[in-house]
Amino acid sequence: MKTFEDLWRELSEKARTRPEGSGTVAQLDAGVHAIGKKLLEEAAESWMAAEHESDDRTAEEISQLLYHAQVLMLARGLTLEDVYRHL
Ligand SMILES: N=c1c2ncn([C@@H]3O[C@H](COP(=O)(O)OP(=O)(O)OP(=O)(O)O)[C@@H](O)[C@H]3O)c2ncn1[C@@H]1O[C@H](COP(=O)(O)O)[C@@H](O)[C@H]1O
Repeated sequence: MKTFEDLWRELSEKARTRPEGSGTVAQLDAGVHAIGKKLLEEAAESWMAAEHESDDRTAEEISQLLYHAQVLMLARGLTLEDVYRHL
């Protein structure tokens, strides 16, 4: 099973190597404003799923929220340590 740190390593590598067809690369190219909108969308979908849908659907939406949070971190050049320092 993929962890938060596994995903981070994968996305960091995608950002570095920019493989053809990567949605992450496309998001990074779209910029912070577009990524922020996706993050908000996934936050809203997580909230709605938690109110009205199953545990599994809620977990799925939260996984997408975590993904977009990582893309935003990459877009700003932040590291996991930069964020973990505030936990
Ligand atoms: N975990 C994710 C992940 N979670 C969410 N998303 C993106 O977030 C979107 C959320 O989808 P929604 O359900 O909201 O559907 P949608 O609004 O119709 O999606 P879009 O039209 O906006 O694409 C998905 O379409 C993906 O683009 C993800 N994209 C990629 N990953 C993982 O990231 C890694 C790298 O992916 P690539 O860069 O695409 O190779 C792989 O391991 C992927 O599994």
